[in-house]
Amino acid sequence: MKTDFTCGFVGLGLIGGSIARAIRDFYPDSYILAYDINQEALKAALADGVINLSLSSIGKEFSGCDYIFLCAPVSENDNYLSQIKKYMSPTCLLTDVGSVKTDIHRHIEQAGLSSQFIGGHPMAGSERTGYINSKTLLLQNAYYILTPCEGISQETIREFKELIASLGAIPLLLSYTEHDYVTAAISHLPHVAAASLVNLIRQSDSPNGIMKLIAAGGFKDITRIASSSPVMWQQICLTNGENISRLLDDYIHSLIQIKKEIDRSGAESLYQFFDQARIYRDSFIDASSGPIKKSFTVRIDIADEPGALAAIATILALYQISIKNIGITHNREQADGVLQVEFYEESSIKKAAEILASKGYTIYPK
Ligand SMILES: NC(=O)C1=CN([C@@H]2O[C@H](COP(=O)(O)OP(=O)(O)OC[C@H]3O[C@@H](n4cnc5c(N)ncnc54)[C@H](O)[C@@H]3O)[C@@H](O)[C@H]2O)C=CC1
Ligand SMILES: O=C(O)C(=O)Cc1ccc(O)cc1
Repeated sequence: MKTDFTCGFVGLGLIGGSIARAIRDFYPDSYILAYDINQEALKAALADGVINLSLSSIGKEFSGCDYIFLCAPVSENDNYLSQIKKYMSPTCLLTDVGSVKTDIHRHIEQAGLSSQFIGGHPMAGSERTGYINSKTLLLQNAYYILTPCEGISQETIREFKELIASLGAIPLLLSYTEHDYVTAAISHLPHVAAASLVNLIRQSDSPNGIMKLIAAGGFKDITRIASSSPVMWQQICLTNGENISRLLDDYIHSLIQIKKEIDRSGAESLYQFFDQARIYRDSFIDASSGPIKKSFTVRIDIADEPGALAAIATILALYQISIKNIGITHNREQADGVLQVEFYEESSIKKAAEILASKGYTIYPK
C-alpha cells in the first residue's frame, strides 16, 4: 500500500477530524485536503498540521484524491454525491462514516457510484461534536464496520481494510442491511432509551429539581449519551426508523413483562431478570477490544476529610504507579468505596492493592 496517498474530507468534525488526525500521524507523507462549512474547523486543522489544504467549496482539487471520506451529517453527504462524482478519478475510493448505511447505499446507487464506494462506520465516538474534540485515539481498538458495494473488487476491499487497520481500528465487513439492524440494537435504541429516561426525569422532577440534584452515578452512566447531538440522532431515527421501531417494540414488550413481575412481586423472575443481565454485561467488560474498553479500576474507602485523595495519589506516585483517572464517588449508598482509581495496566492493580493494603486502606474491585 502506498504511504503518500491523497485524501479528501467533506466535513471535518469529531469523526472526520479524528480520521484525518490518524492519517496524518500514521502517514506523515500523505496529502490531506478538506472542505467544511465551518471555517474555524479548517483553520484549526491547518494550524495543527492535520490538513495540507483547506477548501471553500467542492472543486477540482478533489480530482487528485485516492480516498474521499464523507464525514458531514448524513443528509448533507447525500446531497454532495453528484457534485463529488464530477471530480472523482476512476481509481478514487469513496467512503463515508455515517451511523446508518442503507440510506447512503441507496443514494450511491442512484448516483451511479457503486463501483467506487465502500460504506464505513467507526464504532467509536462520543456525545461531543466538532473538530475541536477530535483525536487520533478515538479510532484505536474500535471496530470499524465496512459495507462494500457489490461491484467493488476484493483487491480494493482488502486494501481499504488494510488502511483502516493501519489507523489502529478493527475493520469488520457487514452487509449494509445487517449493519442497520445490529446498530439499531446496540447504538440507536440505547440512545432513544437514554433520551427518554432523561426526559422522564425532566418531566417528573419537582420544581426545586431534587431528582436532578441527587441523580447518582448509575443514572449518569446510562444517560451520558443523552448529551449527544440532537440533529445527528434526529437524522439517524429518520433514516433507520424501521429497524429502530421494530426493536423498540421488543424493548417495550420486555418492559411490560418486567412491570408485570414488579406488580405481582415475582421474586424469582425479578432475580433472573437482573442476574441474566449482570452475567451478560460482565462478559462485555472482559472484551479486550471494541467500544467497551477493558478498564483497570478499583474503589478505595477513604476518610471524608481534606487531603485524603492527595494522600493516595502521593503513595501511588512514590511507588511509580501511573494513574489514568482518579475521582471521588459522592454517594456512599451505591458504592463500598468512595475513591475510584483507574490504572493503565492490569499489573498496576495488584501492585497498588498490596501497597495500599499495607497502609491500612480497603480496596474493592470495580
Ligand atoms: N458522533 C459520533 O459519536 C459518531 C458519529 N458518526 C457519524 O459521523 C458523521 C459525522 O458526525 P460527527 O463527526 O460526530 O459530527 P460533527 O458535528 O462533529 O461533524 C460534522 C462536520 O460536518 C460539517 N458540516 C455540516 N454541514 C456541512 C455541509 N453542508 N458541508 C460540509 N460540511 C458540513 C460540520 O461543520 C462539522 O464540522 C455522522 O453522519 C454520524 O452519523 C459515526 C460514528 C460515531
Ligand atoms: O458516545 C458513545 O458511547 C457512542 O455511542 C458514540 C457513537 C455514536 C454514534 C455512532 O454511530 C457510533 C458511536
